[in-house]
Amino acid sequence: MANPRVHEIASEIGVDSKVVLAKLKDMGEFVKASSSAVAPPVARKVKAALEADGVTQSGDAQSSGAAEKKSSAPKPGPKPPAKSAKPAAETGEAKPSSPPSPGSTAPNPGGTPPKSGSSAPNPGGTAPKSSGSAPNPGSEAPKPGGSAPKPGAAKPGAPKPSGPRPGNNPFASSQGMGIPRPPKPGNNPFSAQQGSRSGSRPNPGNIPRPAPRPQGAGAGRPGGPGRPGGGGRPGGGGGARPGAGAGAGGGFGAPRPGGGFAGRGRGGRGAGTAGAFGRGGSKSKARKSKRAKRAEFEMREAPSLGGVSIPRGTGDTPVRLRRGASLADFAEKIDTTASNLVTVLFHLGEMATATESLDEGTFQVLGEELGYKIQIVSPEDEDRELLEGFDIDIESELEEESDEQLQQRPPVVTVMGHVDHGKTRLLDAVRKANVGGGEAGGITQHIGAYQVHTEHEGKDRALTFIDTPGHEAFTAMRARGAQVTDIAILVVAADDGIMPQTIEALNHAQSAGVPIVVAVNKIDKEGANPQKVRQQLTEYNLVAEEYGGDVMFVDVSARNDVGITELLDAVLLTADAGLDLRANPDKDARGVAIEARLDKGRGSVATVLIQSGTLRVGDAIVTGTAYGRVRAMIDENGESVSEAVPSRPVLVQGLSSVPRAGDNFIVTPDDRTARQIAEKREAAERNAQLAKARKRISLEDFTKALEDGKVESLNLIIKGDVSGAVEALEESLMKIEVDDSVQLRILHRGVGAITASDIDLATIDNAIVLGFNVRPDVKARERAAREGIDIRFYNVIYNALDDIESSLKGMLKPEYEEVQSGVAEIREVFRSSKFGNIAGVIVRNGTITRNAKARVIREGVVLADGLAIESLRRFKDDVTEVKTDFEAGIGLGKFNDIQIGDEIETTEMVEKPRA
Ligand SMILES: Nc1nc2c(ncn2[C@@H]2O[C@H](COP(=O)(O)OP(=O)(O)OP(=O)(O)O)[C@@H](O)[C@H]2O)c(=O)[nH]1
Repeated sequence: MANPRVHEIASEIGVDSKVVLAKLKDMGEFVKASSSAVAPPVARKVKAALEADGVTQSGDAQSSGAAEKKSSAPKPGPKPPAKSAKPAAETGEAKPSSPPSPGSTAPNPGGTPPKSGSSAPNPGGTAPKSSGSAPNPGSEAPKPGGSAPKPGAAKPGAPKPSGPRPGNNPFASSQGMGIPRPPKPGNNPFSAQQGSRSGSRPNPGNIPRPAPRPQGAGAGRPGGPGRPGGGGRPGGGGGARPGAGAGAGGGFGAPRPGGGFAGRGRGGRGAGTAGAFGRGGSKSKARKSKRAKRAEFEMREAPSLGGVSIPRGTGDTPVRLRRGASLADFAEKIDTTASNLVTVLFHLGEMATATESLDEGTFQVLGEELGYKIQIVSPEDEDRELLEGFDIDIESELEEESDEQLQQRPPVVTVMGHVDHGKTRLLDAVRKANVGGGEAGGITQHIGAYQVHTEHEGKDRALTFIDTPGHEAFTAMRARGAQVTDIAILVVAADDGIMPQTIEALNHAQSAGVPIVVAVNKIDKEGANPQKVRQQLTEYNLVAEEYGGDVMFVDVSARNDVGITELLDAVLLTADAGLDLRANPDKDARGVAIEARLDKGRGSVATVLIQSGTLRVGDAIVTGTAYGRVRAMIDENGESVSEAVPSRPVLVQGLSSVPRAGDNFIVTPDDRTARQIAEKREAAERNAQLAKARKRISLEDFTKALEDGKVESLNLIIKGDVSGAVEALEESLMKIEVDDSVQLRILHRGVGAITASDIDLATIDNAIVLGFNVRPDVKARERAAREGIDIRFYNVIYNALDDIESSLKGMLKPEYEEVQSGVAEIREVFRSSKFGNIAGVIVRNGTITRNAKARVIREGVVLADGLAIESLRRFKDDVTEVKTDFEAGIGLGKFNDIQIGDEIETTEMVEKPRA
């Protein structure tokens, strides 16, 4: 099923989209808009939740939704709502040369942002001051709650705004970065609504619009210079002001539809006025306006950080992100833009692009700053959710199975124990003891697991043995979320007793909650002391039955096939006593891949262990990121089988690639689903890897890691082909002269290929691996790629020294010099009482970077130095840099003495290369 959209869900259950959106938000699922799609499980959840809430076709929801909608559509004719009875505030921006028809008002498709009170007067808008070159400039100040509006000079007698004015905010992302041209309404450098080509701008004063109730001075000044200022801008979040509207041809902004008024006084809406700094194009206006309104609403809601405003959480507002998510993903959940988050993160000292995968730590920092509790979805949950997206919910499937559906299945057994205690030999002995199997040739194929039969208490019983002995395989599978083992046989050689890996194995089994049967092996050997083994193991909570415990110990000789049947009996007794080994065979198969390889003739072959359901030839399956159709199945006897029931291991042919041991496998309704699941998993894995890879350290970024305090020393692991080379390299490395602030640590050195355990060590200790004439083995290479470990290969010692030395030198306190990074010419000055003057510039040279140090130069003389670029915007967006020939708006903080023609030069401190 395709992902349903919010509005589809809404109409399905007969409520307004907003209700669904709000519920989703409550559930921690931040969905942007009613057109956003949500995953089917989320859709189900929200439907269920709403139904549980008893929300049905609620009049409230409906009507408010309708109102919302209406407000976003252009309305004909003035129709001031109740609120409009408020005292006249400011005049709106009037757009000239528009026909006096109400219909000409720019529609305000964005509608009023929720909560903001559509008819609220322009918050905080400062009335524009006319600048010399801009006789009719718009007001600049922008933010709600900003400074009190001042009546514009061009509007004598206009009533003081009774409240803040919407829009007109140089910083509001709702507003395009535009350099206003002189006689222009809404002189807002950042207004998206304003084109900068003044020539084509309509004269605000000319806009005749129907004012619903022209009251207040200045209203109805036909042909007058209309109030500059963004009062009437669509981006303004509802600037309809009663009384502000001009009478016929009034120069004041008429109420705008979006502002809660029906009248649309806004005439020429700047069609074709898309200017260098503004976006006046008519076509996209509707959309822009909507976005603008939303952004402005957010702005009111949220304090600004780094010049951008982002909806804040309460501190524990949950946001669930998958591993390897990007800022864009986060932004979507909290209803902001990725570029805003990029800016905030930048202010927190981290650089990242919108789509780059970030690690959990980075999200935690960002989340904390913004008041969100970031929950990174675990791989298991992620996969569960992924499958739920395809209507596959293994857990509830299992829960719903009734006793009648469940049938007994054989226990799955893993053999563990210390090296050389006889695990392999014991598995062979069990295979040979397969008396009940009845197959002619007996077990002939190694497929990773096999099933044997034995007579137990007069009945033929089967047992499945995993043919890869040892707890490592067991744990590796567990690490992948697969628990296949029901019972562990702990092999202890009677002549050797408890050894380190015996303890390890029993710990692993116990931590997985798997019952243990102890096989005391090699009892045929001289010096064998089975009782001692029993005694020793009591210390590890494995108390033999004869000692009053509940663990079965069986003395065996794998070599002489002694005690094997007894061992199988003990396993079955233990299983029957404590485990409910039942499964439903009558459904699509679910299981785990326990071994897989690429076979020259047969392609990918994987042994899967069926855990429930029945697998049949022809089934569409997916296991991990491999998918396909079961072309053929072979059992451990080399026989073709057409179906496999629970606890049955079979070798499956037909997968697209080789899965990993421990990957879950499922039968899907069709091939397409299998492929889609595999592809989604692959993408999820890639993301997770990217996130990890970013975390690790490389020689290049070592300096930064050190500065950030992420590492304190350069940790190295050296592997070489001969011990002489390794020693020589280590010695020379230790001789590199570095100052006290930097440490070089050789964590490990050795001869031979770079192994997976070298990579593990590097992973744990953030080390870099140096290979001198050696390469990593396949496993190590794979792991290094996965963990993002930097491996360097050398065949000349000098080169290795050189690299390390340069990296270490980077760690030494760098020397900096000042270089000019960009020059911009001021083409306009926009005044804002709240933010000071904003320079509308064109970058003439280099790049202007946010946070760079700046100086202002007038006629070749440095007027001020050491200023900070406190805001840098292009159109409505905050940006981190603006390149040559692009226009931008620059805020220099408190420094306001700027004029047209001045230059802003930025400088950067650049590290001087060491001699
Ligand atoms: N005398 C005697 N020797 C045995 C017995 N079981 C295993 N051995 C021998 O012990 C040695 C190790 O046996 P394996 O089965 O390879 O032991 P393992 O635990 O699988 O060893 P690794 O695979 O290295 O962990 C072999 O030489 C076996 O022949 C037994 O019951 N009696």
